[in-house]
Amino acid sequence: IKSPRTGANHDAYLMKFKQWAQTYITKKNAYTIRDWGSDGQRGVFATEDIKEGQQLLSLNWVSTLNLDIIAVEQKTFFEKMEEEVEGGLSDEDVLVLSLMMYRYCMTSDTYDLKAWVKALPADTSSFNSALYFSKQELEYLKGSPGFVHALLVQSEASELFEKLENSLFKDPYVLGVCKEHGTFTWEDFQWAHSIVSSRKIYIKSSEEERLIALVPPYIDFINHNSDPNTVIDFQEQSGMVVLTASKPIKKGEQLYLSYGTHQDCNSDFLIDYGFIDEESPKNCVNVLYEELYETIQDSDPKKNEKIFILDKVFEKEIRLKLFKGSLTEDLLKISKYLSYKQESLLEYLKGLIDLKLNHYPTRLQDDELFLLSTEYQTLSTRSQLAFKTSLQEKRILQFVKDDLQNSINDIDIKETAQPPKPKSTTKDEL
Ligand SMILES: C[S@@+](CC[C@H](N)C(=O)[O-])C[C@H]1O[C@@H](n2cnc3c(N)ncnc32)[C@H](O)[C@@H]1O
Repeated sequence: IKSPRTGANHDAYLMKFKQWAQTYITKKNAYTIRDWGSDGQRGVFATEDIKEGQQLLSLNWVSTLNLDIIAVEQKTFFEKMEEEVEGGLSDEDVLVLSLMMYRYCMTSDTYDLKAWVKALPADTSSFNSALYFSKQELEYLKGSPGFVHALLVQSEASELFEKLENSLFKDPYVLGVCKEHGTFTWEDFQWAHSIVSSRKIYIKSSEEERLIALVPPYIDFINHNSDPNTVIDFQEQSGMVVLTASKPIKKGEQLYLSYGTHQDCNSDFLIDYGFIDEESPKNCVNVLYEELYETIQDSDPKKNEKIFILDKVFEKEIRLKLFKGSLTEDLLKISKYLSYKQESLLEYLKGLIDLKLNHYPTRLQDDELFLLSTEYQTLSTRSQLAFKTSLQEKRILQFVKDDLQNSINDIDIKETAQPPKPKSTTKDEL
């Protein structure tokens, strides 16, 4: 693959990168990076039988893209980032900016990460994460909680870019280091943002309470499967990010990791990674704070208490989730409170599902037909992904709604089937 900007031969760099990565591979040649599917995607495949529990790759902390290594290798830039950006930058933002620096400005191949950076996908035409969605493509996500999420990611990114365009990117130090490349463009930023968003992992360190974001070279070429055959572990004492086979893997089979956290539904996958996992049994629909807030009536005497409870719940849970056939315990608990003294819990939840279904501009039945139409086939990949995400959410919501209706009917039948209470007879009747 030739880079359109530099004309660099990525395959040559990939070879170099593999040689470098080999020094960290415990069992040599157990796997390799190969093309996977269309769109220039690649994946990691076993080149021999791998045993369960076999350690596959052990990356030293300093060989991953993380804030510590940036603070050392890009010392001045790191300090400038801290100084010049008002309100500070998130870990992910620092990774994005430093990746731009590695790719466009630090031309020397002596940096460990350079071979990896040059092996990264450069053709952005197949990138489908949030920043690559046009307004028109996002229309197909309307009504989904993912729509709000995507808009938020887009507006935060463009705000940050504008801020940097007038500060950090104009800094004489940065202009000096990036002399050959020139000023950073939105396209440069978009690329780095998408790479970090789709290849980052989080690790827990006992020293810091929060999760730490990093991108682990080589491991970031492993694709996602909800039933993975490898796991990543951070061994804090030795500072190693270790990849281990969690199942036996046969020669020729692909290595898989499970991306994301338990918080992720397909709409989150789409926004961060640019794909959806249609096969996952864990597919879900996010329930947002605003949606639950909407169910609290102004006239409700318990309004303030309910809002207080909502605030408390959403302090620790970014979102609640609905799965096909199962209502999460958290949602049940909070729904029980929100339905308090108004109506039954089941009716409340059915109302909530209806509310969510009504957020979408089109109905499920029409979508099922559209999916089979030739018009659907003419849509861009991103529009199709957005459409499928919404459709899948509607299917889950309809399933849960039918389930709730059945439970409501069951209760009604039981109640009507109960023997009539013995009437107390009055003296007069006697
Ligand atoms: C960490 S990278 C994996 C390596 C990537 N395939 C490559 O060629 O560089 C994550 C990206 O791979 C793709 N990907 C990973 N798992 C996928 C899956 N199960 N289905 C579709 N695309 C997937 C998505 O484009 C995602 O943004």
